[in-house]
Parts: sequence; C-alpha cells; structure tokens
Amino acid sequence: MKRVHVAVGVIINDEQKILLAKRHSHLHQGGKWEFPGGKVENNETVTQALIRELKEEVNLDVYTSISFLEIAHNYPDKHVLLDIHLVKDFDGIGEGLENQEIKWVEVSALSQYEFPEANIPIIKKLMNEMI
Ligand SMILES: Nc1nc2c([nH]c(=O)n2[C@@H]2O[C@H](COP(=O)(O)OP(=O)(O)OP(=O)(O)O)[C@@H](O)[C@H]2O)c(=O)[nH]1
Ligand SMILES: [Mg+2]
Repeated sequence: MKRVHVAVGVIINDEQKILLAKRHSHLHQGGKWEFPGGKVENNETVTQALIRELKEEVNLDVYTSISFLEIAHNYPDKHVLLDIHLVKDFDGIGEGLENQEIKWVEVSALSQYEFPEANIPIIKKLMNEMI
C-alpha cells in the first residue's frame, strides 16, 4: 500500500492550549479528534503543506514551526506517515473553515478525547514534555 505523507500541526497558543479539530464522520478515522493538517502534495515541502493546510482548515497564518515527531502507522485500509510539527508562532484565533468542530484544550485534558490510533505517541510525548 502506498504511504500517505501527512503534515500535522500541534498548535499551541499563549495560554498553552492546543487546537483540536473533529474529523467529519464520512472521512477516514471520522468522528475522532485530530490535529489539523493534511496531505503533502507533490512538489511541496512538509512546511509548505502545513502552512497551506492550517490556512485552509482553521484560518491560521503559520510563521514558524518546529519538527516534533514522525510516525509511520498502518491502518487496515491506509498507511500514513505523519510529520508532526509544533506551531507556536502564528496569527489567528482558529476557525473551523470546513465546518468542523474545533476546540482549544489543555494538555492535561488530551486524554479525554478520542484520537486516531496513530496519534497515541503524540499525546504521550506532549503529556510528558509539557507536564
Ligand atoms: N490531519 C490529521 N490527519 C491524521 C491525524 N492522525 C491520523 O491518523 N491522520 C490521518 O492522516 C490522513 C490524511 O489526513 P487528511 O484527511 O486531513 O488529509 P487532507 O486534509 O489532505 O484531506 P483530503 O482527504 O481531502 O485530501 C487521514 O487518513 C487521517 O486519518 C491527525 O492528527 N491529523
Ligand atoms: Mg485535513
């Protein structure tokens, strides 16, 4: 199976809250919460994809991002490579431009949300590093 390369943003605001978005039910891993992002197109770097996707999905202007974690995960129906970046340097308040529900949540509250299975190491690393 071809591996889908995905740029994913862990967006952290000045109150140390993280932006989550709910995946529409008809999508792959639908109904679960995600970190905004999407597929890296041909001729695009991960950073370019991240900037484009965060503008399209949640109306944020990203200025700087820091590489945080890479996860290769095989779902039964899809193989993904998640390229996860931390985003602290951005403008905007966060809006669900695709009519998706969005939420700013404390790191300590992340365990209360259901994420795609590939995200488990992200949640663990965030909880370890941000206390
Ligand atoms: N954005 C995002 N995708 C994730 C996460 N975790 C995870 O397994 N994925 C998977 O990564 C894949 C690509 O994400 P996507 O559906 O956002 O892609 P996209 O925005 O380019 O949308 P598209 O399908 O309309 O092209 C999906 O199969 C999704 O299930 C996550 O935290 N954020
Ligand atoms: Mg997306």
